[in-house]
Amino acid sequence: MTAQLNPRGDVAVLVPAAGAGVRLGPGAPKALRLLGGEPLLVHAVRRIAAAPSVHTIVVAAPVAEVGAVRELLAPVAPVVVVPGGAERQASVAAALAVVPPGPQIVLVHDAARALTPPELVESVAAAVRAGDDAVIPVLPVVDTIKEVGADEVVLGTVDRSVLRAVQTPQGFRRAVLTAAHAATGDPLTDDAGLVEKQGVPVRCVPGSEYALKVTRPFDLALAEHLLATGH
Ligand SMILES: Nc1ccn([C@@H]2O[C@H](COP(=O)(O)OP(=O)(O)OP(=O)(O)O)[C@@H](O)[C@H]2O)c(=O)n1
Ligand SMILES: C[C@](O)(CO)[C@H](O)COP(=O)(O)O
Repeated sequence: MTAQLNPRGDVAVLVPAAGAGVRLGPGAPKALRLLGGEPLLVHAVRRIAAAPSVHTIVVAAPVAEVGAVRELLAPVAPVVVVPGGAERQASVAAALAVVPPGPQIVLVHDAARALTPPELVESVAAAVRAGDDAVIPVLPVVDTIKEVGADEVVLGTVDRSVLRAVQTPQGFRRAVLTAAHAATGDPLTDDAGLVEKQGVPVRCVPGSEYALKVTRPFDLALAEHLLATGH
């Protein structure tokens, strides 16, 4: 299948895919591990490319796999592939650096969230288009959360009503994300964190259970089930 991206679209999607997948266990870099016989990255890019607003996709691949990832994705969608970095933040920065002129909305989306529906890509982009500088999809926290000391003794129970589990795609006005990545500081685990440090408000929108991040073996088993049942 060749997905033709929309030349009139206003959204560039950066796909950090250069992680090792240490928590998944020994094997290929995580984005290249198989889910239903295809790499996680293929599933992720196929769903991004199905979102009508998407103009450009840039993938940050493991350094040793850049050529292989280009070949892998050529039949899936037109993508730009760059070498990733040692940290997720560096991979995102490398992808952001090659976004062509045009799209003024930039989404950052983990390859590891392989089954994310195109509708979530569109809803995050729509929230940025409607006026928010930074938008993140979130889910409520469903477990009781404890703060625990170094000795594994509970220090207290956290008020979960003010907590949210954060997903991707995270969406930004392009200039806001560019400025946040240009600022120096320790690497953070998500791009909204960088934007928060700039004092920019970050809006939460509803996430999706299907945007789960494949992190541990159980997540991969769950994703296999979801894929087999039509997601
Ligand atoms: N240096 C890195 C590290 C992570 N990522 C990407 O960032 C996303 C979220 O990271 P995570 O799911 O935590 O992946 P890993 O870093 O590979 O996981 P682990 O910590 O278990 O190694 C993934 O799509 C991953 O490929 C990346 O592009 N470059
Ligand atoms: C960006 C992210 O997916 C939001 O939940 C997450 O922080 C990335 O995970 P990592 O393990 O920190 O790379």
